[in-house]
Amino acid sequence: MESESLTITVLGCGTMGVAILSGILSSLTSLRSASVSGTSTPNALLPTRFHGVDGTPPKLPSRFIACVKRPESAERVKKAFVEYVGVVRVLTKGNVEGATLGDVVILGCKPQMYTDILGEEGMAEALEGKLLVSILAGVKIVQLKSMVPESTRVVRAMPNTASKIRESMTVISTAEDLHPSEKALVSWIFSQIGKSLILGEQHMDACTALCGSGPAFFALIVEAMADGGVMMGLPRAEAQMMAAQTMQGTGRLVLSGQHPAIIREQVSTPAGCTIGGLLMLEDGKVRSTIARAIQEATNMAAGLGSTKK
Ligand SMILES: NC(=O)C1=CN([C@@H]2O[C@H](COP(=O)(O)OP(=O)(O)OC[C@H]3O[C@@H](n4cnc5c(N)ncnc54)[C@H](OP(=O)(O)O)[C@@H]3O)[C@@H](O)[C@H]2O)C=CC1
Ligand SMILES: O=C(O)[C@@H]1CCC=N1
Repeated sequence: MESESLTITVLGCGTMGVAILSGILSSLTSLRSASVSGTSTPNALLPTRFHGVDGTPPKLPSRFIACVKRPESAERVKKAFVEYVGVVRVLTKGNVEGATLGDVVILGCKPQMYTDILGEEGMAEALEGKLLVSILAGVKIVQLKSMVPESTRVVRAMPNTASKIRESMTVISTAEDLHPSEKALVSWIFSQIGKSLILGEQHMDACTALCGSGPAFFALIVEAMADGGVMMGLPRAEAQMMAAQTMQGTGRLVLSGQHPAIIREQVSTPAGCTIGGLLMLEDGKVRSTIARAIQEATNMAAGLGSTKK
């Protein structure tokens, strides 16, 4: 009998795999809480009534398999999902078993490892007819397709570490027409862990720099702003919170439709302090430095698909 729910397997469940699964599990827990009065039950994650309306896939995931290479990593992953015993299974050196049991397989290893994993004996059979979602930087759909059976549909996605708190920005790219239910499923997965949009694969390296690497760049800016506050006598923890919350607020203003240039002008009172700070940033070429960082990261992302280790 066909199963009522889906299994998601992550081949290479490290930082990103854990972040993505954590986000999905927390979303399912909220869905479940919303559909059942009373408290949520993590071991029975699916909402009690789920009809697959409004573009939502008819089947949701309720079982997860995390595959890693080393036993110490398996312990780390088990610890991360200690609340979800019976829902998340962790396999060490069990990629083929994981792929066999999964309906959707997320490839989450380092870009340099994908040929080893997809080339494992039995992997092609395990992936027959399945949906493979790669989050690998720089590895093109055509490279992945050359290693899997024709019946495997391949999608690329570029999320970021904020998946863990369901605040990722994910760009999805697919080279072929997926079945509408698979499209809905891929969109559902990434919209549970933040915002998502679909773009052509030619943009994926730039999206890797902006979305994938983005948290590292913004973290550096938060640190620098906090350092400035500390330099002027603020306590470190408070300075960091002020920088992070101000960054979040500004991001939300932009997402609500305000143009960044308008935000900048509204804050800059004539002869005030903001214009003084802005001119220092422009003198330091911060704008072009940041834009060039995206250019550099994009170019480096493009080279990550080479299988040289
Ligand atoms: N980090 C980020 O912010 C982002 C990363 N990405 C992409 O996501 C991918 C993963 O990155 P990240 O999570 O940081 O990397 P990690 O190194 O944290 O995770 C990689 C995982 O792959 C596992 N692995 C390695 N070899 C095998 C194998 N033969 N079989 C099964 N598992 C294996 C590792 O297990 P073990 O520890 O046991 O070796 C580890 O758990 C990369 O391709 C990267 O380009 C995309 C967006 C953002
Ligand atoms: O730095 C990297 O290569 C990966 C891809 C995007 C974020 N981290």
